Amino acid sequence: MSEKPADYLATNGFESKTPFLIGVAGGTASGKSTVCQRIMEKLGQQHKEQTERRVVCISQDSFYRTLTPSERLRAERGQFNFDHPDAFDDKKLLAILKDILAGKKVEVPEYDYITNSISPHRSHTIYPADVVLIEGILVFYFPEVRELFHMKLFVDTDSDTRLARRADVVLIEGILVFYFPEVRELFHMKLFVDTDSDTRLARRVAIDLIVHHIWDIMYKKRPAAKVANGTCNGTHLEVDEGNGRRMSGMAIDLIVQHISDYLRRSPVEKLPPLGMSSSVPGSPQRSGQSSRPH
Ligand SMILES: Nc1ncnc2c1ncn2[C@@H]1O[C@H](COP(=O)(O)OP(=O)(O)O)[C@@H](O)[C@H]1O
Ligand SMILES: Nc1ccn([C@@H]2O[C@H](COP(=O)(O)O)[C@@H](O)[C@H]2O)c(=O)n1
Repeated sequence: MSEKPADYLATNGFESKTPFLIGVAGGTASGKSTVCQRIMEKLGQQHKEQTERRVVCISQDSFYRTLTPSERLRAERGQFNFDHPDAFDDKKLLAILKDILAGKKVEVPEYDYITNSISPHRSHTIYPADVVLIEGILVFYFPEVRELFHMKLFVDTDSDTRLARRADVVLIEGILVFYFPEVRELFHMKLFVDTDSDTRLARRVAIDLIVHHIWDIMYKKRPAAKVANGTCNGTHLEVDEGNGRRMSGMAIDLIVQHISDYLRRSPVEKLPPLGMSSSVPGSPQRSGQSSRPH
């Protein structure tokens, strides 16, 4: 991890590389950013300087669009739907992802949740990296964006758990007004992301790996590997991180292993489909090709 490949240095670290793009979707408060954070930590990237990072993470929240004055008024009354694709600037997201894939340094907008607008003066610089994680509730909704991902992950957490998590951080009155009619209804109607029927979702957008809330993982074209005692193939799946936080350790480890394999290889060499990595003990094999058509 600490040594950069020779061709990385030969190209001054950045130009002419195509980073490996990983999408991480899931409902609000499903644990997307936590999963990404854990991946970054396990790869030793968290405390590196921005310019030194080989793995970076971007949130789709940065691509909410600035509301019009009338939309802003509706938002203030809790009547604007931030869980609808129209709430996002998908063109901007697509353009930035294409620039990232072209190996360019990009400026990711800074979104202000108070004014519901993109800050005109502030942005985050994302330097070219080998692996880029993009997490958000609708990262797989827009077809042109979806097609760009080399790997698609879905963090699956039931809506009641997610509601409880959001209730922790948002005013209870606000969340009842806001969450129930919009977020919960949309999830239950299975319009955009489908947490209650992950098999169908996996088939529809070709998800590579579903990180289940607590113990199990599921592969595309493979039934959920539910295990009553939290173990599977001798590998401990469940990680209790304290404060009642538990997540699928094996799923995270599998992703981390896959990324590590990628970082060790030449940037031009293609990865095998997720789950085919030789160094993960007991990792289930997946039939079919990688979801990306190349
Ligand atoms: N596996 C977990 N178990 C318990 N709490 C969790 C877990 N994953 C995330 N959380 C908590 O849930 C809240 C939402 O998590 P977060 O990662 O921000 O979700 P998202 O990015 O999907 O909105 C946070 O307070 C986080 O600490
Ligand atoms: N101004 C806004 C914009 C978005 N939201 C909510 O944030 C959720 C998405 O963020 P996650 O970190 O949970 O993925 C989404 O469900 C929106 O409802 C908001 O409250 N205000």
